[in-house]
Amino acid sequence: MTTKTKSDYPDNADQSGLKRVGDSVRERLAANPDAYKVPSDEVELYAIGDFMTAAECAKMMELIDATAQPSRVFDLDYSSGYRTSYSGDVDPHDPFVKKISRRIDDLLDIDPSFGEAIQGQRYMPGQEFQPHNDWFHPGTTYWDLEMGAGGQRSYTAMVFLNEVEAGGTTDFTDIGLSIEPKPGVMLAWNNAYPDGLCNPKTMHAGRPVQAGSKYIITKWYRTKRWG
Ligand SMILES: O=C(O)CCC(=O)C(=O)O
Ligand SMILES: [Fe+2]
Repeated sequence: MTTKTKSDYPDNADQSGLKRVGDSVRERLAANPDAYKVPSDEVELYAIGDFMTAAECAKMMELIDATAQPSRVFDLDYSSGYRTSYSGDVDPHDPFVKKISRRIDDLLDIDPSFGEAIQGQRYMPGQEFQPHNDWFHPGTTYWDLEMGAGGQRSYTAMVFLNEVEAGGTTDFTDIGLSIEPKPGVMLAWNNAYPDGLCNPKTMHAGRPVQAGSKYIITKWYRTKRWG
């Protein structure tokens, strides 16, 4: 795979919106002593410990289990082996889900309307999410649709809900960073460079779970009102 350079991403990738969100989150997290900036010159990535309590993690895992449907095996992502975890939206109207969702909005201080619905994911042994970028790629079939429905993905917030017996790390494959799941820990990263161009170095993967299971929630933010 060839690494794209900044010039491959013109302003139609939502540069000004991405810069705006990136600037504001940077300022917000710099003022938060609980936000640890993971050292990297390439990716703006933060870890926030104790973002959810053990009880909240347990409750969220129950909700993820409750939405898991075996029919997911027919998903395109699943059958291609690219993303073999179960994934699905937890009920956005559930008061508990709303509470967690607002807590993420508040921590990052991104306009709540920019946030997509929280997604739950569950990986069983052998399941993984292969290396990808969270942003939408220009030239794809979904590009026009997504650009008209909230714009590019700016920030990703992801929370580990449990301890994984073996495997299941989140690896930033281009910058050689491997993060072990720790319950209640949130990772948040800017999918763009500070200047607002999509950042290919944010390439990441959910590595195969080898033993036990792995539960996470993910919330992606756009550059304007989502939906
Ligand atoms: O499971 C992981 O560690 C990565 C998940 C992920 O990349 C995503 O939800 O976008
Ligand atoms: Fe991702």
